[in-house]
Amino acid sequence: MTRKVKIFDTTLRDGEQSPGASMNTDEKLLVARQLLRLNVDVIEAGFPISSPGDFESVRRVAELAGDRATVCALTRAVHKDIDAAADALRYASRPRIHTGIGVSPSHMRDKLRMTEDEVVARAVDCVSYAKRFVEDVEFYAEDAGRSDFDFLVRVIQAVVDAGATVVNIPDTTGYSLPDHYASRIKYLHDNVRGVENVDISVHCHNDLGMATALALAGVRAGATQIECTINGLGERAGNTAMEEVVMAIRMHADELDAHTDVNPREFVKASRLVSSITGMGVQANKAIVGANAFAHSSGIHQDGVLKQRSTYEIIDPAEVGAGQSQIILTARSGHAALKHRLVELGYELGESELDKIYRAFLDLADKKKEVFDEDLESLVGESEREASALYSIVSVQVSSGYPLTPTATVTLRDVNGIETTVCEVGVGPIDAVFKAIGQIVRVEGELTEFAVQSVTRGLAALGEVTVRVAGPGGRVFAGRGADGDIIVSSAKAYVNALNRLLCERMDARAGSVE
Ligand SMILES: CC(=O)SCCNC(=O)CCNC(=O)[C@H](O)C(C)(C)COP(=O)(O)OP(=O)(O)OC[C@H]1O[C@@H](n2cnc3c(N)ncnc32)[C@H](O)[C@@H]1OP(=O)(O)O
Ligand SMILES: CC(C)C(=O)C(=O)O
Ligand SMILES: [Mg+2]
Repeated sequence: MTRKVKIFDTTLRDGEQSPGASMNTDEKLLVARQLLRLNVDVIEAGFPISSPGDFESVRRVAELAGDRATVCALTRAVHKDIDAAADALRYASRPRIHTGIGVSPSHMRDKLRMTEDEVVARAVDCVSYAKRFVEDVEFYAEDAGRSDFDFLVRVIQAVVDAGATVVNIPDTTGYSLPDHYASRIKYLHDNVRGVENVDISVHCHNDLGMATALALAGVRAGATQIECTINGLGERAGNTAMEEVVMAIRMHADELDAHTDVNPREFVKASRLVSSITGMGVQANKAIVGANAFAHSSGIHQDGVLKQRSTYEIIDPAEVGAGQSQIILTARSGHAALKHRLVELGYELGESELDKIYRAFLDLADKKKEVFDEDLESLVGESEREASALYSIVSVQVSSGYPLTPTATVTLRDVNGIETTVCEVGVGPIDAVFKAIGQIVRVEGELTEFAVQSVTRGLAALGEVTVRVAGPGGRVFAGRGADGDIIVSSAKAYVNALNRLLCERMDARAGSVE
């Protein structure tokens, strides 16, 4: 059995410290509910001295969690902060006070204006004071990532002796390199007496984009608790993202000799909830929970994933609540992806038909970013209409505008391969196109309806035109056409309707000869 690493979530505290991410009590409760579903070990619910609202949030989260998770409140190494935390946690089943002080030369000299001896004394005092209220006291050595190794040992030894149950070694400024951070954790392991009886916690920031790597390096070096947030929210560039660190541990459990009790199936839900509450969007290429984390848009990858998902995915998206791998059809897609989607839509096409649709698909995909199912259905419909056509379009050209007279030049090819070109003017460009087509096809019929609609989203979407033409006996023939250019869609729709009318007349004549 691998060793358990506890997951300490600080979305509601460090996460909420992100500019623009503040949450009110009701919102914090919604997030806390989701953290309970994730089965985290500790929820850091806030900083009670900081405001009446945060005090109330900690109190309500503690009430909500009951004995399902430890609920933690942050303080400075200041008695009144600890009093407020103890008060907010009064009804918690599993309360923890998280207190601490800066230990780097920069924090001691420039921020606290205290000597090393004063900092050690204050650290011991705050842990001892917090112990009067709760058994579980976590001590944070702020800016430990930039502290002197031996001074850090001195502080941590002092707080372990004072009864701290957890020692948090934050890389507050995200300064460390992973191996250096790991050597710091190991140094504490090797030099602090009794440290094996407490949890060593890693709390890393992402200023150099390494918050997850730092936390994992800490775990490798013996840390038994990871502090993290949903979506990696947190001060400045954020904290270690829970979804990243938990999945990395799952994938490398044996090598890291570690596991967590978190339920990864709740990750995507948690990510969306936090993002919608805080208004902080998740970048599409974010690991595990980003919109593109399991999406493939290039042909070689799509072909691989369709043959065997694991060729390009290390995680089953269902495992993190992300549904299925997505195949996004773009101009970079190949035959395999197109065929797969067409089969899913119910079209079993032969090789040459598929080739034909693929060429039309590429033309469209070059014009728009993504080709959707509705686009594909239109492309297939278009191809089927063309296959049964008596007349097919060779070219359509229009000139229109103010003060030009709308003019259309249309070339059609008949079943014998003969091409005819006609130029016409009209009230508008579509009228001119329809008149030119009428001149070539020469069949009696009256246009009774014309409708255009966008097949999918975006300016580059296919426009689909439907027309209705009443034949001599009053029978109505519908025609459809789809193209990125609605004038071309209109021409296709009109020719389609006239082809159907012609077919019907030819069938009728054949019937009367019999
Ligand atoms: C790395 C972290 O994420 S730490 C957590 C950061 N989170 C927050 O700061 C959010 C909540 N903070 C607040 O609401 C307020 O800053 C409060 C209530 C904590 C303090 O407010 P104020 O009393 O007005 O102090 P202010 O914020 O201006 O300055 C902080 C003071 O705390 C001191 N201080 C900072 N950290 C600590 C500490 N861990 N232990 C003891 N004193 C500390 C500073 O040196 C400064 O003291 P000074 O006024 O004597 O110079
Ligand atoms: C308060 C502490 C744990 C912190 O957030 C940090 O040092 O980054
Ligand atoms: Mg922090």
